[in-house]
Amino acid sequence: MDKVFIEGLTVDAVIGVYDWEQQGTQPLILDLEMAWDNRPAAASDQLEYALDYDALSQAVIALIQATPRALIETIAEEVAQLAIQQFAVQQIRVKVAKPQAITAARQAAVEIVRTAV
Ligand SMILES: Nc1nc2c(c(=O)[nH]1)N=C([C@H](O)[C@@H](O)CO)CN2
Repeated sequence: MDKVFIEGLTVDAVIGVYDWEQQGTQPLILDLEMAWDNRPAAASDQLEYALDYDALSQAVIALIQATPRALIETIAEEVAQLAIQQFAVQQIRVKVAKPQAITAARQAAVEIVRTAV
């Protein structure tokens, strides 16, 4: 299957399990890898047959910024379900990285893979 990627999508979010984390925003960095048949879009040169990565990115940003959350796992799951339910993605790999999570590490991250049922 073909793929569509969104890499390094940086979103300022209220995220974290500690009280101080709920007082402000910090960046999350998302990498999305989505199964999509790119042949209809290529054959027609029409956006309507493509997985619109711009529209999907805007929807992901709006979703993340809509409400505070504790865990980056929650973000990953909700982003996967958004792509499947609102953009008809059949399979998605979502990685959510939190660069400010661990002082001594470049970042902490989770990754999930979800398939439409
Ligand atoms: N698996 C996870 N572990 C932790 C998370 C998380 O979202 N998933 N979050 C935290 C804290 O919010 C941390 O990032 C603060 O530095 C701890 N562990």
